Amino acid sequence: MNFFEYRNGELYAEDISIKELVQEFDTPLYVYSAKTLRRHYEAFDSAFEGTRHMTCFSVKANSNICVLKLLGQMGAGVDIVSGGELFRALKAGIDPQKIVYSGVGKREHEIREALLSNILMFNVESRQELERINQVASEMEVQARISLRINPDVDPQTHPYISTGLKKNKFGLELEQAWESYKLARELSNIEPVGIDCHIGSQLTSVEPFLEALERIKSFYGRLQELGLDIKYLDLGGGLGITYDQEEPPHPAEFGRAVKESLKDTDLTLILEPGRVIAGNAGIMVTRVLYTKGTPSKNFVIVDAAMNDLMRPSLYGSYHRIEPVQEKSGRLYTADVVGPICETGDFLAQGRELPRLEQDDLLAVHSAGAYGFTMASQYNSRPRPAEVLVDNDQAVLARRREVYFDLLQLEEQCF
Ligand SMILES: Cc1ncc(COP(=O)(O)O)c(C=O)c1O
Ligand SMILES: N[C@@H](CCCC[NH3+])C(=O)O
Repeated sequence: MNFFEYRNGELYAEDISIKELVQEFDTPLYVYSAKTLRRHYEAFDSAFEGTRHMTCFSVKANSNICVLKLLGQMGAGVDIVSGGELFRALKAGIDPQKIVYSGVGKREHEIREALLSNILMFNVESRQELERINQVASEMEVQARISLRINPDVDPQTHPYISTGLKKNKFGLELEQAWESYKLARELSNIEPVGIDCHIGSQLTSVEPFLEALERIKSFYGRLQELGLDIKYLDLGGGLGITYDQEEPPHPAEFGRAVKESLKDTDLTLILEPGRVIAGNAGIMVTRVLYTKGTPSKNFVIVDAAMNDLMRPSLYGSYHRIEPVQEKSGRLYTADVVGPICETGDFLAQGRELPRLEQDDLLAVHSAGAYGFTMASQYNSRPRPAEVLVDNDQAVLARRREVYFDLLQLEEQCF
């Protein structure tokens, strides 16, 4: 459920018409709904009521500082994967004791920054990383709290690029290696093993893979008791899917019930790292039709947003619902919606049934609130779009549109 809806044939974000937003902020434009973000956060977090837990929003899904502040004010922690995300989270006022740090390639300075900020814990993904964290922590004369990320070898049944818990993936530690690493962690002077972690993939549309992973984690946790470690946290990662097209992922309440049931005999504090399920359907990208052209084999709708603005269709072949901002009736026809970038892979939709579109029509590309702007680039020297956050009848510019000057800002005049 989100707050993008038609009123008298015109698309609104909460109480503001998209047309009005475009008049003020132009296109391409990311529009987020604050009410939807709050609702999604609340729905997710309340699904775990009755059990000790922490909902740590995954910053990579949407790292706009206004979004992070909004969620932080609701009590959210965050899952980060870089020093840059740590910087954003702290600037947004997130309590460091609600920050968990995942990712296979943490650099030394990033580890130091996280230790300086006294984050809750690192989710460690290799033995060498564990040793590196110990070394940095001992130089700083502090203790580093850690979880080891287990790779449980469970198929999340999602796109291969976003499966992370299969043994062929680069993420986490296989069970026997994890066992050895926990033994090492116990010996390392500046490491305090406090948790166990896994994240098996993204856009999961059923609870079964999560439950399968939990079973493996639980039995491993049982074994860990032998080592006498004081494990307090179980981090289940993120991954709950959303509806882009016809998918019917479980409601967070159903997901929460199943997870709570699976963990009812343990005394662990649960950590969750949702990204997409909170932000995905809380945002749209608005684009304008530049030209339409029919060729003998295909129809093209050429719009002013491209793969640099929303990369998911090009990268994963992902489906994003596309609708005219002003409702249109009449016969549908089939077209590819493409951007101005010089790549055949630059499309927002292929073979899509659409009403007849004309130059200057505005289109809403739905489900763009997660992994939309965060994956945007300046490819083809295209300044990145603006981001706007709507709350009832108020709109704030959450990130200004880039201008040409921004393209050259970091480059030197070499000659
Ligand atoms: C470690 C980790 N946690 C959380 C997430 C968030 O995933 P999602 O947006 O699917 O909830 C990701 C991304 O897949 C991740 O890699
Ligand atoms: N970027 C991906 C999700 C990857 C999640 C990161 N582990 C997407 O757009 O769906």
